Amino acid sequence: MNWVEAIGYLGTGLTIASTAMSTMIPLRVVSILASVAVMTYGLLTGSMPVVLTEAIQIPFNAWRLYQMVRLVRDVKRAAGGDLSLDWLRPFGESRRVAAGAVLFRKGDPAGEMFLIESGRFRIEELDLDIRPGAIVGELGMLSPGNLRTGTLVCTEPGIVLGVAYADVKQLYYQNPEFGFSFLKLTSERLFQAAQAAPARAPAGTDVI
Ligand SMILES: Nc1ncnc2c1ncn2[C@@H]1O[C@@H]2COP(=O)(O)O[C@H]2[C@H]1O
Repeated sequence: MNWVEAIGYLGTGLTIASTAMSTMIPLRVVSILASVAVMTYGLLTGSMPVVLTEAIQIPFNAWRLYQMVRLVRDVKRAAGGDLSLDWLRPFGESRRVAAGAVLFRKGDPAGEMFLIESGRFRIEELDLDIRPGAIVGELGMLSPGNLRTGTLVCTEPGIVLGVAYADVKQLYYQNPEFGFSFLKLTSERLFQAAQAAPARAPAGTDVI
């Protein structure tokens, strides 16, 4: 095997490796390296279709890589190193809400969660006040059929930041800090709901 073929095989190996990867940033980096190797091979062997294919792919992969790195950087910067959910801010859309407005009702299809920026809100079924800084509407992403588990009403006018579940999922998959915070928040609320639910066995009944 001469060195030109070696470059070609390197390109083949990197292309296969990138196809097998599931994490976006390493996948894009390896794809770009694969394209460079295959393109070099194409140039050295005079195969213009190969060169052209790879030359088109490199900018696409580079752009996606840039977007992903920027997303992770923004999240990290906003996170400031703690597990606060404030770092959702760069990904949301602010909305003004009037007192008495219902953001969603129990059973509605859910597509976004909210960071409460200001004002006061209430989850009717739980008789629970929601204050600025709180995250609400995240359980709809996990509930069967993506349905709301409660009704959110505005009790004092304020501003909410809506973050689409598609963005929440991207952040979840790409950023372990976010993923862990999200898991913690949702499990805490589910534990609370389980504790608040009436026990199935009547008092005094032995549970085997
Ligand atoms: N114990 C809790 N504390 C605060 N918020 C809660 C609690 N339980 C449920 N919620 C919120 O109520 C919301 C109702 O809509 P979701 O099911 O989308 O998401 C739910 C949670 O965000």
